[in-house]
Amino acid sequence: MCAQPAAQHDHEDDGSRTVLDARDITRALTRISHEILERNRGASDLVLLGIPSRGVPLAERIAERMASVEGVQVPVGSLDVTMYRDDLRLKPARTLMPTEIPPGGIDGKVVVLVDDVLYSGRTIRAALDAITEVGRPKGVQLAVLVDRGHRELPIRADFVGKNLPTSLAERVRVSLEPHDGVDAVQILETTPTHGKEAAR
Ligand SMILES: O=P(O)(O)OC[C@H]1O[C@H](OP(=O)(O)OP(=O)(O)O)[C@H](O)[C@@H]1O
Ligand SMILES: O=c1cc[nH]c(=O)[nH]1
Repeated sequence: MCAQPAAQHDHEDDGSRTVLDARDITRALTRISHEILERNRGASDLVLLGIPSRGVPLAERIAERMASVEGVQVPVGSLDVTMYRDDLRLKPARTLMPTEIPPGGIDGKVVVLVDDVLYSGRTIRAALDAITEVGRPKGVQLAVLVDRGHRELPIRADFVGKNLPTSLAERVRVSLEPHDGVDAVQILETTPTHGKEAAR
């Protein structure tokens, strides 16, 4: 059998650097799925809530892998955090995205929040507020594809696809099928002089 070629971590025309390709992402999601099942001793009581936009397809992919491992369909929903953000007045208006809670709700369940990138932690802080409007889970855990560091709040992920040390002058771009036509995680340089807020 031929060895698979290693992921190409090339510089693209737009100056971005690919750090995870489609196979890397698949492997990371498979590992995260196993870790969630192991931590929770199976899939009962679990609800996956993806944070739009790219957290939702990631949650769906994790649920697909759990179904193939455990033979159980873990409920998947989406949680829009827009109205709970602490920077609503500081940034351009954001489009509201759907919040769709699975029919069984989240009361007494373990909610696993799923997002693509963990950075300052402010999105997840907002998500914890948004959850309180929906129900009272017995626990909340966090799965992210990429943790790029630079936390501003005491928030950490329970399940991480890839820890990616970055500078404040960089931006992590996650592309996912079918949203973006490709699966990739890339690092882009932004203007260093504009600091953290401009890099987001
Ligand atoms: O930890 P934080 O500093 O909050 O950053 C992480 C968030 O930033 C991105 O969302 P973004 O607001 O760029 O919108 P998007 O989901 O449309 O990409 C990303 O999808 C995370 O949700
Ligand atoms: O680099 C970053 C920071 C926040 N959100 C992203 O999607 N990328």
